[in-house]
Amino acid sequence: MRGEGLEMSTPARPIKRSVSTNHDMSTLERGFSRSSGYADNEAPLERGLGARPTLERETQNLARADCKTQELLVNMKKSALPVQNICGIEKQKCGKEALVKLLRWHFGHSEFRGKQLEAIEAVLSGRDCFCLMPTGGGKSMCYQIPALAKTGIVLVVCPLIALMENQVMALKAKGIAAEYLSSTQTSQVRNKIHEDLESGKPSLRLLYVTPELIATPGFMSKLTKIHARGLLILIAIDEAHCISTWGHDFRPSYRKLSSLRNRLPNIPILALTATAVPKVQTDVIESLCLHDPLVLKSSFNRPNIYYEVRYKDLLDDPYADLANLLKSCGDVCAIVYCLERTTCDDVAGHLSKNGISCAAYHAGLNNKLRSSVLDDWISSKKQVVVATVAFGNSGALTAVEFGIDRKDVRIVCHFNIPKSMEAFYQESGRAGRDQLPSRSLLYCGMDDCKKMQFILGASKSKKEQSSSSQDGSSKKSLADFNQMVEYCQESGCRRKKILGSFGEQVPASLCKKSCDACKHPNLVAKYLEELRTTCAFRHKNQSSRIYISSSSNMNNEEQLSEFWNRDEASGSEEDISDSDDAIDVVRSLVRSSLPSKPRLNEKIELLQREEENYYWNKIPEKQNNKLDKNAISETLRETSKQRLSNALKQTQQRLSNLPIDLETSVSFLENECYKKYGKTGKSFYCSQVASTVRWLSTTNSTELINRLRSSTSSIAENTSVDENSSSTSLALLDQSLIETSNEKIHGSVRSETSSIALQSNSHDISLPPIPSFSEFVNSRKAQDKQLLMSEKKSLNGVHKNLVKKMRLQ
Ligand SMILES: Nc1ncnc2c1ncn2[C@@H]1O[C@H](COP(=O)(O)OP(=O)(O)OP(=O)(O)O)[C@@H](O)[C@H]1O
Ligand SMILES: [Mg+2]
Repeated sequence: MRGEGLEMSTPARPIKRSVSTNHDMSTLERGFSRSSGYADNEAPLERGLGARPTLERETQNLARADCKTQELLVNMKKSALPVQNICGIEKQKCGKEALVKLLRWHFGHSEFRGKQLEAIEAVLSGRDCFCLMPTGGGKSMCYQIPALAKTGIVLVVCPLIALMENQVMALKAKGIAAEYLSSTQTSQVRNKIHEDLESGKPSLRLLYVTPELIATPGFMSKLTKIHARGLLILIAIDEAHCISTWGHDFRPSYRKLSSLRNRLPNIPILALTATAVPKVQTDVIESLCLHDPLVLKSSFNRPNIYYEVRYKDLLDDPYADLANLLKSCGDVCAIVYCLERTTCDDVAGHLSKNGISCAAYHAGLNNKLRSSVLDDWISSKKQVVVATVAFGNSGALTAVEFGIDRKDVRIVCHFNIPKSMEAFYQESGRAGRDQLPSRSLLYCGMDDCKKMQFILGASKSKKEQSSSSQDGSSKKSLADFNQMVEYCQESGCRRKKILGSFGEQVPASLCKKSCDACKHPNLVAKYLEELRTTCAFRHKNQSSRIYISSSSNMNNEEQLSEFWNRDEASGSEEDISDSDDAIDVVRSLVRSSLPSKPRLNEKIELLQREEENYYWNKIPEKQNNKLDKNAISETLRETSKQRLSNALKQTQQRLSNLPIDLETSVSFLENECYKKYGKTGKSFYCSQVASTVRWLSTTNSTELINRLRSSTSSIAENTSVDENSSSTSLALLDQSLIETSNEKIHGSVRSETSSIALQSNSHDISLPPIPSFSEFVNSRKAQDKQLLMSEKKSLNGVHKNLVKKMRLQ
């Protein structure tokens, strides 16, 4: 009878198996010995060893199990939904055995990991809990199991919509009733969820929400009702470090969560994070008003990750180095993080050229393209995704947010130095969530360092003058970044440095040669020495050199915020205020919109001044040998053309195979870059190429045609070719716009590749509509002024209305 019951109860959900990885350890780092943090209690089933409890074994187990467990399993049989009280009597404590059964049954893991069980038992007994577990440690299980073990709903606060989507999808696939509420859903879906919540017997077990939604008056009143009916069993705050201004990903909306304790009393709160230094830990506990919480801290150590740093300044070509490394590792899944979109495009272009299946992913791409990149990466059609830092971390809530749930990421590469150790830990922690050997590789470049230090330092000195309240946080940003620089540029075990930054003191022997500094200490020492020499040389010769990506790199607010990664998305219809006080509302509106802009402008002005200095310092007599290195070689020009050609092909495809002559257009676009920055040097030229690549990824047919129109006419003039052929091209181009004809434009003109020839002709070529830095700044100032005026107007309106409302009350 019981056997039958189980037979019927075999869930239709897919059974989780470990993702097969077609790499072996040697391809990642020969000789790097794995010492798993979870090896002892790791589920054998997760390793694909076929040890998942079979129905037969489960039946035998059941026969041995006590009465309570039998009841539990029978309930699970019926359980898809509605909510069952699987722990028997409501108040009864769920025993360990029952919880393990749930884990095995629903998730296919044989045992709890680390401190999972302690956390689960604590919250089930009604106690608050602060849970610090490493990335990929299995924090989600700490609230997912309680949702299955008790009648009622677990509310999960999550910083990213995509992360919620991911988890909900995975839970649903296991037959567990989970939903998320966000502005991205249709009102139909939202209404259905609300109906369920308001019904006498909601079927939901887990409800994921954003921090913005949770305190909106409407939603809060729904929560209060559910709470009053005794249906709320737990509040889980994922990525809880976002509540702390000391955390690396402070989210103002998280601060609103401090009101939860009072509004929903007697409900245990579970705060979860992987990245919290001691100060942040205390801050989280205090901010969430946790009462006598059980504080569970696991080691931050990720023993399956091999840490390594490479020095861009000592490499001939960092792009080629990365491409070679990825190729040598075989067809493994990887993420490359960059600080800016242009770098993303650049890196992706290089890797593709080297035959690596990869794609860029950033806010500059349209939604369709972004989701297709993600789909391709998740389904292994693409091996590498090259993304801005907003990808997959809980940082800036931008349109590119994405919860990465691939366990088999083998390599995480930072092509630029991350902003802080916490960010680095979180991002590199995306590697090896399946606990298999994986690799973190960081490319450290002096220019990247200077650029970041300049930005952070500049904002610090301004803050010091104004002695604003943000002073501390900007100082901290610089200190955080410098800690990352030390990680790269000082000798000693990398793992020890990471753990030390989280207050965990460990002997270097813990590393077991699983970082480059422990494995190849002499080599690393040699590199560092070479780096110091190079640094000293450059310091002597180019003390004021600052790299600015390019004038058109920073063409909108979204991009700037992505670069500095500090701004939080605002203006959401679900933005909340935890106070109904009218003045507070006005204040928060003023705070959220006004101060950030002058800060941005300050930075831009400083960069502009540096750009001017840079030009001044580049007068010929001041040029030295080192600057010759900055000359643009023919090879570089050819490479750039190739990159532009790839980008243009993609654009062509995107624009329904717009008929253009590829070669002529590429030559023209490359000439534009060369014309603009040929004399200035390699860095600016490269940036301009990257900027054009980026422009191509978003431009529309009209813009492209307009830009290329000047190509056909100007090149025709300059090179004195047959006028007819040029005008024919132009005519075809226009016609193509009207008729969407498939005719090709046969531009008979080829641009000169010789730089000498180009220089002699360049004065005739019309410049592209890419604004200079000054133009960009001036246009921004005008925009900002306009914005400020309209904000003032609307704030006045809001204020007047509120004052009126208050008077009426
Ligand atoms: N007890 C367990 N045994 C084996 N695998 C587990 C166990 N608990 C969780 N896992 C697996 O570990 C992986 C990581 O889990 P999860 O996403 O919850 O980690 P996390 O701690 O939230 O990580 P992050 O900080 O990156 O968000 C998941 O694939 C999950 O299925
Ligand atoms: Mg998580």
